[in-house]
Amino acid sequence: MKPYQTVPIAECHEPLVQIPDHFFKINPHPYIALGAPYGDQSPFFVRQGILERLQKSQIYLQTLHPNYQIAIFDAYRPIPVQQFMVDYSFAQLAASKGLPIDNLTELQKDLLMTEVIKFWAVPSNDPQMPPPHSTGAAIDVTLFNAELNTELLNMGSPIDEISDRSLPDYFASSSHPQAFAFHRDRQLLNAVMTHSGFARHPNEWWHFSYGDQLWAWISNKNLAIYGRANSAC
Ligand SMILES: C[C@@H](N)C(=O)N[C@H](C)C(=O)O
Ligand SMILES: [Zn+2]
Repeated sequence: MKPYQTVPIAECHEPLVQIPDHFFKINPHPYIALGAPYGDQSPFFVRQGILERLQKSQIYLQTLHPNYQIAIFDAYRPIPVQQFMVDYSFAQLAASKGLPIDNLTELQKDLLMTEVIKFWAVPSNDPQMPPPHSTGAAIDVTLFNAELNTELLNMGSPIDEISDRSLPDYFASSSHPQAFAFHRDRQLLNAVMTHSGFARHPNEWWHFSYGDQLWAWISNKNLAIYGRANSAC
């Protein structure tokens, strides 16, 4: 169990709403492309209050950089998708280390899973400890430069990479000009998201949330307001 999972939830019952098309949504959606089991649900839903905060962040970003947009990589994530992505990431990590997925020792499994859950939440079905994206209050985002049209900004590492490069301040102390730009753009993303109240995941430059257990824990609040979302979307 992670420390934030002990935060009590006072569910506020806001609906999940679709993220409108004027937002830049990364397509094809990466987990759908992998075959994740969404059924008739969509990743591009969030709670009503999260959409309002996203809009506020987008407006603020455009006062700083008129050509930039927040690019949405992922938002609502049903628990079967969380399970699928944890299993997928575990298999990918084993393969990247040359380990045979069907013939791992218990120790190897434990070590691999420890690395995976540094970045992925456990796909818990317990309503007291929902995975952050199952609440509709967490989003994975990056920056898009509309002037260059095809350009997602290079933030120094791809979203979901299981490595230290994903840590938000990984490039902070490098004097290399490209590393300086990576850190500057991660700081920009964090500034526009925290402007509307989101908090960033300690290990992931791209993951932000408001009102879920992780947000409450990071922000020293006693209560989360978003538990597992009612997935009738
Ligand atoms: C790994 C990333 N896509 C992510 O969303 N991580 C958080 C912690 C999660 O799984 O909820
Ligand atoms: Zn996330």
